[in-house]
Parts: sequence; C-alpha cells; structure tokens
Amino acid sequence: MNETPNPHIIDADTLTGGLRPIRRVVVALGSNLGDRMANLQGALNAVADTPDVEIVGVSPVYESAPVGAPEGSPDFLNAVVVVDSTLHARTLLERALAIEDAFGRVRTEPGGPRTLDVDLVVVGDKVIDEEDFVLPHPRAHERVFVVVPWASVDADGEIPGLGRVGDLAHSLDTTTITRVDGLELRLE
Ligand SMILES: Nc1ncnc2c1ncn2[C@@H]1O[C@H](COP(=O)(O)OP(=O)(O)OP(=O)(O)O)[C@@H](O)[C@H]1O
Ligand SMILES: Nc1nc2c(c(=O)[nH]1)N=C(CO)CN2
Repeated sequence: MNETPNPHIIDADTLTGGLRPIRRVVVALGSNLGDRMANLQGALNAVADTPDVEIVGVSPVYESAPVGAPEGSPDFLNAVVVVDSTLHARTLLERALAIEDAFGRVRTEPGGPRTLDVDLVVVGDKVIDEEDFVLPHPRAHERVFVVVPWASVDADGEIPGLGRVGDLAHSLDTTTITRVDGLELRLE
C-alpha cells in the first residue's frame, strides 16, 4: 500500500497541532427502575473512569414524574454530569450506550422504565444529524429534568442554536421537579 501522505489532505490532528480539541460535554443521567440512586452513582463512576474524560461538575439529584412515559411508570431520579473530553463525539456515544448496558438496561416499549438512561446532551458546539446520533440532543432543551440540573451546575452552558441553559431553565415550568435533599452523587 502507498503510505505517502497526500499533501492536499490536511487531517484534523494536523489542524489542531497534533492535539484533539477539548470539548465541554454534558451528560444527562436518569433512572426509574431498581436502586435508582445506585444506578446514577454507578453511571457517574463509569463516566469518571473513562480515559480522556475529566469531570468538571456534577449536579444535585432531582426527582420528577415520568414525562411521555406509559401510565403508572415510576418517578425518575435525574442528574447531569459536565465533563471536558478530547474523545470523538461518536466514541462518547458508544461509551454512554455501554454504560447503560452495564447496568442491565433492557429496551422495551418507548419511554418504558429503565434502570439507567445516559444521554449526550451537547458535545461542545458539535451539530450532528445522523440516524442513530443527534447533537444537540433533540429533546433536551424542553426537558426540565435535564435543563434544571444542568443550569444548577453551569448556568452559562450553551445549547448550540438555543442559547444559555440558565435562560432556558427560566422559560420552563420548574414546579414539576424537586431537588432531593440528602441524595448526592459523589466523586469516588
Ligand atoms: N445525543 C444522543 N444521546 C444518546 N443517545 C442518542 C443520541 N442521539 C441519538 N441517540 C440514539 O438514541 C437511541 C435510543 O436511545 P434511548 O433508548 O435512550 O431513548 P429514550 O431514552 O427512550 O428516549 P430519548 O432519546 O427521548 O431520551 C440510542 O440507541 C442512540 O443511538
Ligand atoms: N422525569 C423524567 N421523564 C422521562 C425521562 C427522565 O429521565 N425523567 N426520560 C425519558 C426518556 O429518556 C422519558 N421521560
């Protein structure tokens, strides 16, 4: 095979001086099945254990009734983790799905109860519209259980095209969500 680099093609690493850019990444966690708090804590541990991922903020834990879920579904615990990472967006998605699988998530009906949901809300200012991967997460901005925890840890965070998360939080009905006193995720 011809290994001579094509002088007309500049790869991304060359453009960034051999270093991949560090992006601010927002990860939303949710659980409404099993030991919900243990599931969120396990997910945080798994995110923190990911190489090339550095935790910069962890939100308080919030509880809310399920939105768009089948009648009688249990309430959710939700939290948001803010990280800096040099990983590709798709590598981060694969990691998120692997963490869900590690917690025994079985996909049943849409919106059905889940031990663990790990969504990528934003990966810096990346915009992706692929069949299995959309960034920013298309429903995050209207989800009080994402916007409120995120705003509580980084109100100046931005959803590309939609603005500052602190402002989005003010535009939503926040009476449907409660911060759970005494429940706190820890960095172990
Ligand atoms: N930004 C994203 N973060 C996480 N998953 C995504 C994203 N964009 C697309 N997906 C895809 O969504 C698929 C289904 O996700 P999931 O089962 O968690 O949906 P859901 O939690 O029921 O609904 P929602 O996506 O509204 O939270 C995943 O397999 C993944 O490929
Ligand atoms: N309160 C709440 N409702 C939901 C949640 C969630 O995390 N919290 N996740 C959903 C699908 O991802 C659907 N509905």
